[in-house]
Amino acid sequence: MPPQDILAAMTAANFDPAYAEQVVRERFAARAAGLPRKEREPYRYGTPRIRHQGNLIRTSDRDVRVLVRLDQPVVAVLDNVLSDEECDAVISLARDQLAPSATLSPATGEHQVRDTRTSRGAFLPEGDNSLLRRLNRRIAEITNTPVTHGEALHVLHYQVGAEYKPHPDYFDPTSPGFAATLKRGGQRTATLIVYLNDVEDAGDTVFPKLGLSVVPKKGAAVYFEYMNDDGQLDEATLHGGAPVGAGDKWVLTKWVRQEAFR
Ligand SMILES: O=C(O)CCC(=O)C(=O)O
Ligand SMILES: [Fe+2]
Repeated sequence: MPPQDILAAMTAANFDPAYAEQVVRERFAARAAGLPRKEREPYRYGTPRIRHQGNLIRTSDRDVRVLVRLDQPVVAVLDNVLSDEECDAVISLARDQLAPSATLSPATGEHQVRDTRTSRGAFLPEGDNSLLRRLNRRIAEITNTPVTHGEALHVLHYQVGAEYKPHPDYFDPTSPGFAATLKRGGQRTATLIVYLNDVEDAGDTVFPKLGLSVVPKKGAAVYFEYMNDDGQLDEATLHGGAPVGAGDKWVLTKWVRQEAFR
């Protein structure tokens, strides 16, 4: 039975559409096996790309502090990434532009609003905004990647109860729906999530395969990388934004691509 028919049958049988899609994707990803062998082997960890000297990452305009380092998978918790004023300014820039967050359908590539992601969000193209230009440069220096490889900064706002269920940030190369975005600069290789406010309760960034939970702190960030030089993708970086318990949560995300993002 082709994937589309299975999906339709499951949806007709009242399965949650996101769940149905996930099952079908996993089932067919295994069979697709169009991937070169080395990409199917266990992930090989090299030297983390993130650039630090001792406990600091020195960027051209700010010293960022490394609080936590994990090597396998590569995860780092950083502090002092943005100043309080910069956090507030980014929130003001995004506040009027927020729209319900969408995810890309792995089957069709369409944008879908689903209960797996209940935040509101906005991309912030740099244009001639000097704050965004400064932040893009700083983040490129932290992630040790060319500034052109970064997607536009993305702000997310979660109200009480809102969440982003665990997901990888890379695009499964065997899913037909991701082919178009993969043409725009190749695969995603790393993510930096900056917390723009202190959350009153919960709203952690969770890594279910690691039992790791990063508590939001204004100006701090979590970095993780999931593609190596062989093009392997690290499933251990599965992560999500846990439901906010009280207050609200603002984050600024930078997704870094393999090549220049267009
Ligand atoms: O809100 C969070 O803690 C996670 C956000 C996230 O996973 C993303 O922006 O890709
Ligand atoms: Fe994510």
